[in-house]
This record gives sequence, structure tokens and C-alpha cells, in this order.
Amino acid sequence: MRSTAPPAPPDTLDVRDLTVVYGRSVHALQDVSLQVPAGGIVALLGANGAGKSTLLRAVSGTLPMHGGAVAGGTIAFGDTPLTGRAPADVVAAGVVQVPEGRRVFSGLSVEDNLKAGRLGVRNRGRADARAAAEQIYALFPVLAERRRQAAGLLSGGEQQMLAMGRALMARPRLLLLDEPSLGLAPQITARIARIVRQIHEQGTGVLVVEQNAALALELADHACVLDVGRVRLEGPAAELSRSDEVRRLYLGEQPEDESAAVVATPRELARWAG
Ligand SMILES: Nc1ncnc2c1ncn2[C@@H]1O[C@H](COP(=O)(O)OP(=O)(O)OP(=O)(O)O)[C@@H](O)[C@H]1O
Repeated sequence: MRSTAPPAPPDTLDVRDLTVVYGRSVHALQDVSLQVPAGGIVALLGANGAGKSTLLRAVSGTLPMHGGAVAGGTIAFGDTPLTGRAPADVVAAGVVQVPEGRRVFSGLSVEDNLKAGRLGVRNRGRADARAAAEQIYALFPVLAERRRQAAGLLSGGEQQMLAMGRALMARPRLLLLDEPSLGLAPQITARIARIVRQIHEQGTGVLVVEQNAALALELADHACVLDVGRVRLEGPAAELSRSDEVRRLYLGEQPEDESAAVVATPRELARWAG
């Protein structure tokens, strides 16, 4: 059945029945299916340990670096199979990850960090690299101002921008973003969100993992909630942000009658009753 399924449309990420293990005993993902349509934004939500980073690692080919492996299912980008492929092959297929923790080369200049983003790119010349850099400087003017400065001197938000810029140097068709707002002040987070929207408007698809569910649901067209390695909920982001479960578990809202719900513990009630 699975092998005869039709290929995904061009530039669509198609994850089907994906199972991922770390070592012998940790089943981090179990039969997870998810699609990111060409140019769409999909948010991946879930509590700590739900499997969000694992899913991104499986797509970007970096699972083996973390001791993980795909134990079942398939990953494809359009008609290119990505299951178990090396990171460089995934980049060549047009899918590029911005790692969590905005890992930049702190001793290198901003400019050289951007150049490093071209390392996995095949068959495209210098003119294309220059054009990509100019587009990135237009998107992040602060990087242009600091192009000769060491990346380690940038603020946290600027380093996040540089990590995103470096990924964009490969001109991805799909960008994988792991926790872009982690540790950033709300104002900077809002700026990053605006840039993600711009990237999407320029035609690049985005799969974003985000602890900040409110931000993710505002950004995305579609969202998927993982719970202990399985898809618990999925649907249009606007619909999910209205769901009671999402509001309670991920947006930190209390049910309307919560204030009246628990006024005493059972033990207190028993004591008062005599
Ligand atoms: N390198 C690893 N080796 C062993 N187990 C791992 C490894 N990385 C993650 N896990 C386990 O896999 C499961 C999914 O973890 P993962 O990091 O993908 O979740 P997450 O949703 O991204 O969580 P967080 O928001 O905390 O990063 C967890 O049970 C985690 O302990």
C-alpha cells in the first residue's frame, strides 16, 4: 500500500507513518504523518519531549548525529525521497534547517557565516551566492550593517536572524525552523515572526517548531500537535486556536468555570462535614 502511494506534489513535504527510535528503547515518534504544502506554513506544537525536534531531525537527515534512526514510514519532498538521506542531500533537495539555539560560528564574521550557508549547495555559481546574500541583507538590514563583525558579538535576536539568513543562503524551498523565539524578548520575537511571514510571502514553505503556541498559531496556516510521539490534533491553525484542548494545554487559558471549580480539596470537605 505505502509503496504505491502517489508522490507528493512539487515542493510539498510529505511525512507518512514515520516512526523514529533512539537506541533500542526510546520510541520518539510513532506513525506520524504530516504534510507541508508548497509555500505553506505549518506549526508543530507539543509539550517538552513530544517529539518535535525529532521530526525536524528526521527530515533534515541529522538523526544519526543524535543516535536516532527512522524505524518505519517515509519522508519525501515532492518526488524526492528523503528517508534516511544525508543532510547534504536534503539541502540539495531544497530543504534546509535552522537549528535550535541559533548556532552561529561565533569567531567568524557575519559575512563568512552567510558564506558557510552555501557549503551544501551544488551546481550554482558565485553570482547566485551574491544575489542570495543581497536578498538576505535586504530582509535583515542589521546583518548588512554588521557584516564584518564577529557573529559572537551579535545579540541573541541578531544571532537568530543570522542563523536564519545562513539557512536562506542555500535558497531553500522549505525552511525548517526549530524554536525561533527561544530565549528572545517579545519585541524581538515579533520581529522574527514578521520576517518568517516575509520569507513565506516570497514563496518559501516553513515548518516551524515553537513552544510559544500563540505565536505559532498566529503565524501558521495549519498546525499539528504532537503528544508523546503521536499526532494528537491537527487542522487549520485558526480552528486549533479555538479548540478548548489547545487553549487549555498550549495557550495557558483556564476553562471559563475554573474559578468556581475547586474551592476545597476532598479532604477539606470531609473535615468540614465533620
Ligand atoms: N539524542 C537522544 N537520545 C535519546 N533519546 C532522545 C534523544 N533526543 C530526544 N530523545 C527522546 O525522544 C523524545 C522526543 O524528544 P524531542 O527532543 O524530539 O522532543 P521535543 O518535542 O522537541 O521536546 P523539547 O521541546 O523539550 O525539545 C523524548 O522522550 C526525548 O527524551
